Amino acid sequence: MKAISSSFTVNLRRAVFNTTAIRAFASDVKRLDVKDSDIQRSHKKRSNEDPLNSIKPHMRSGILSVVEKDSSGFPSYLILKETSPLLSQAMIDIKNKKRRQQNSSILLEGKRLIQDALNAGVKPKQIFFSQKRVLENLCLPEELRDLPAKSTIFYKAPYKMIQLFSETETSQGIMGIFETPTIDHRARKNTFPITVICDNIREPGNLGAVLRTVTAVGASQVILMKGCTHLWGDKVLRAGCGAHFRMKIISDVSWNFLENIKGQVCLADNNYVSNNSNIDEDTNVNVFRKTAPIELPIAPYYEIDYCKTTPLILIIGGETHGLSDECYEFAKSRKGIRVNIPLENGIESLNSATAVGILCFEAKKQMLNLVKSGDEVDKIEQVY
Ligand SMILES: C[S@@+](CC[C@H](N)C(=O)[O-])C[C@H]1O[C@@H](n2cnc3c(N)ncnc32)[C@H](O)[C@@H]1O
Repeated sequence: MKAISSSFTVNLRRAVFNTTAIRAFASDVKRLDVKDSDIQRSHKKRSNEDPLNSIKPHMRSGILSVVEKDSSGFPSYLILKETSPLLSQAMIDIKNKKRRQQNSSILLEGKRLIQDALNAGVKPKQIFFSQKRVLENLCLPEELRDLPAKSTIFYKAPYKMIQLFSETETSQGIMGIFETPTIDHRARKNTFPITVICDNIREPGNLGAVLRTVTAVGASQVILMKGCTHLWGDKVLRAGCGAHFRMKIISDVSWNFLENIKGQVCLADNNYVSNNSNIDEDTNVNVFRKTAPIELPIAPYYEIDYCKTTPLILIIGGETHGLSDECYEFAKSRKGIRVNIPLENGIESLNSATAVGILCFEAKKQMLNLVKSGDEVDKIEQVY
C-alpha cells in the first residue's frame, strides 16, 4: 500500500511538474523566431492559395505557417505556433509507457541517433527541429524529401520547447518519433562468434552501455532475457549510441527458448572471493557476496580458452540481483563455467558494461590470435 501511494505521489508530482513547466514555457516564450526566408516564401504563397487549408482542421490551429519543399531538396515542413500543443502532446504520449506501446513508437534525440535510425530504414512519424540547418545536416531518404506539406512529418518548433522535453542537458534541437523497429533477425556478416545474454539488466543506462560495448566488439548477437528493461526505452536508446540499429538483438526471451542454442557457456560471475579475508568472523558468511546457488567451476577470465568450443555464450547479470538462479541452472545443464574478473581494493563488482567489455575483448583477442596463427580457423568461421 505504502509503495503504491508513494509511486502515486511521484507520478502526481511529475504530472504537476509537466503542466507547470508547459505553462511556464508558454508564457515565457514571448516571440517565436520565425524571421527566415522560408516564412516570407510561405506568406507570399498564402495570399494566393492558403497552404494551411491543406492541413487537417484539428491540427491547423497549432500551426503558424506551412513551408513547401524547395528546389534545394529541403522537405516541406510546418512551423508550430509558440503555444502549439502538438509537440507537448506528442511528448506526453511517448513518455507514457502504455501509450508508447499502444502506438508502437520510440523517441530518438539528437542528429546521430536519428540518422542511424533512418539509415537502418526505421520509419519516422514526426521529426521536430529548431533550426533549418539541423535538418539540413541530415541525410534524408528521397521519399521523405518529397512528402507534400499536408502529410509532412517535419515540424519546426522553438528551441526552448524542444529543450523542455529533452532528457539531455543541452538539446541538439532535434527529436524524432519513430515506429518501433521490427528487429532484424538476419545474421550479420563479419562478426565474432560471441553471443551475449543479458540476465536481469534493469537499469536502462546499463543496458544501453552493454549494447554499445557488445556492438563495438563485433559480437554476433545479444539476447535479452525476460526481466531486462525495455529495449526501446529512451534511456536505453540514448546510452546505446546507435547499437540498436547495428546489432542483432532478440528481446523478452525465456530460458526454455535457449534449449537449442549451441556453444560454450560462460557466466560472468563476481560471486567469488579468492581467500578468506572477506569472511565475517561472527557469522562465517562472505560479507561481499552471496555464494553461487549452484556449484560450477570458476576461473579468472585470463585463464580461460574462449575458443575451445565456439560460439562463446557469455551471460552477464544485472546491477541489483546479479545472475539469476535460472541462469545458473542453464549453465549447469550445458556444463558451463563461471568466469571471474579479479578485483582489488575491496571493490565488490564492476558494472555490467565494464565486465562485458573486459570479457568480450579478451575473447576477441584470443579469436584473432587463433586466426593469425592459422590454427583451427574453421572454429572461428564467422570472424573477418
Ligand atoms: C554490478 S554486477 C552485479 C552485482 C550484484 N549486486 C550481485 O550481487 O551480484 C553486474 C554484473 O556484472 C558482471 N560482473 C561484475 N563484476 C564482475 C567480476 N568481477 N567478474 C565477473 N563478472 C562481473 C556480473 O555478470 C554481474 O552480475
